[in-house]
Amino acid sequence: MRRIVALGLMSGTSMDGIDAALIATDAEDVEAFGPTAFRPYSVAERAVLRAALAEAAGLADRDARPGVLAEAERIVTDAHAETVESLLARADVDAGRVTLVGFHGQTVFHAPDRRLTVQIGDGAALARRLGIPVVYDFRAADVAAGGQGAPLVPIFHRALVRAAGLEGDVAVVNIGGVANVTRVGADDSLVAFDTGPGNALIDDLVRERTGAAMDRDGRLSLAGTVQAQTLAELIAHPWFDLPPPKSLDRDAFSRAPVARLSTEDAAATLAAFTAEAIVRAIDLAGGADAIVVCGGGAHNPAILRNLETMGGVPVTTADAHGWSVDFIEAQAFAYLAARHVAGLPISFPETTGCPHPMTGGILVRP
Ligand SMILES: Nc1ncnc2c1ncn2[C@@H]1O[C@H](COP(=O)(O)OP(=O)(O)OP(=O)(O)O)[C@@H](O)[C@H]1O
Ligand SMILES: CC(=O)N[C@H]1[C@@H]2OC[C@@H](O2)[C@@H](O)[C@@H]1O[C@H](C)C(=O)O
Repeated sequence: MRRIVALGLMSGTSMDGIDAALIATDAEDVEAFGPTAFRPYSVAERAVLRAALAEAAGLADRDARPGVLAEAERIVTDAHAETVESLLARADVDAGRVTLVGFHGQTVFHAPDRRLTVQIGDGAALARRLGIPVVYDFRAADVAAGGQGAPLVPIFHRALVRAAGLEGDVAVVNIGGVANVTRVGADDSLVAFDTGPGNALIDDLVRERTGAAMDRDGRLSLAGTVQAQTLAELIAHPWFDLPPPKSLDRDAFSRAPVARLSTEDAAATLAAFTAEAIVRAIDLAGGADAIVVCGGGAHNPAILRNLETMGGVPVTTADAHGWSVDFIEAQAFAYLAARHVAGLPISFPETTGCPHPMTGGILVRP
């Protein structure tokens, strides 16, 4: 495919806000990274999204938008449109130069074993408002074919690892609300799956105990002591021994085991839980010579320190390789949109457990 400019949009399980990023790509290689933007959700918008998760838990039809889901979808679509408009205005890029938008939407329910995954966000409305073709609903086809529908970024991780010429077996770890790993083998093989909790348990704990949205810079976690017995209880969950492919919904794990701990010890123990789950997953994937961390968890030194201690291999963050800790997923959805148009697969038996390499997403023109 010829080189195009694609704009990717990600609103992840942390529900902190919308990441947007421009890239130039031919759907195989990433030729350049462009400007980025972040638009946080307001406290009120976040409350609607949290209510939407609760509402969606009972969904049987992925197209239904009962109760608060219709309002949540409008909020998601409008907020994404605003994010694109402000990115393009600030970067002084004409919308006509953007060939394609990759729109992940907001996951409100994910149960691949029931062949159901729901990302809200109206792709057609977004395309109309922006005047740019939009690819959206990336996970549906994979789940309908019996795949996990997640993770989808691994093919992008591999393109970056190849381009950087990283040696040995490399584990790229995304620590968002949920965490996922992509192991790129020295032989170019790919294995990927969700590892367990990312930041969601820590965010929820901190919101409940202090009202803050996150444990900024890991301050609480660093001030606390990991409670070994509680950590052992958390990691005893059967999920961690399950063979891949596997993927998680945001609220798959309970923070009940840390309920009686001080806020600091609870945060420290949850940060260690996230790290231990990642290290176990890397072992399950075949081991790695190096770990590269991206996603918001890369800003939490308590998670990084635990990863270094438990992983026993060098840990770097994505920024150290010229990638973006915060925008790698948005860039990935720009790349996946380009792959849709090029007719190239976005999911694989080794990443989602789908029966054969599969394309994904729906293209709508304005
Ligand atoms: N300075 C910081 N200190 C500590 N934690 C941080 C910091 N910045 C971001 N985070 C954490 O990262 C989270 C956001 O991460 P990110 O944007 O990668 O997640 P996401 O894309 O929403 O989730 P997912 O990858 O699961 O879809 C925040 O909710 C917070 O927990
Ligand atoms: C169902 C869903 O939205 N899953 C997300 C979530 O957030 C992280 C992890 O769980 C990953 O599997 C996925 O997102 C990334 C972008 C992916 O598909 O690769």
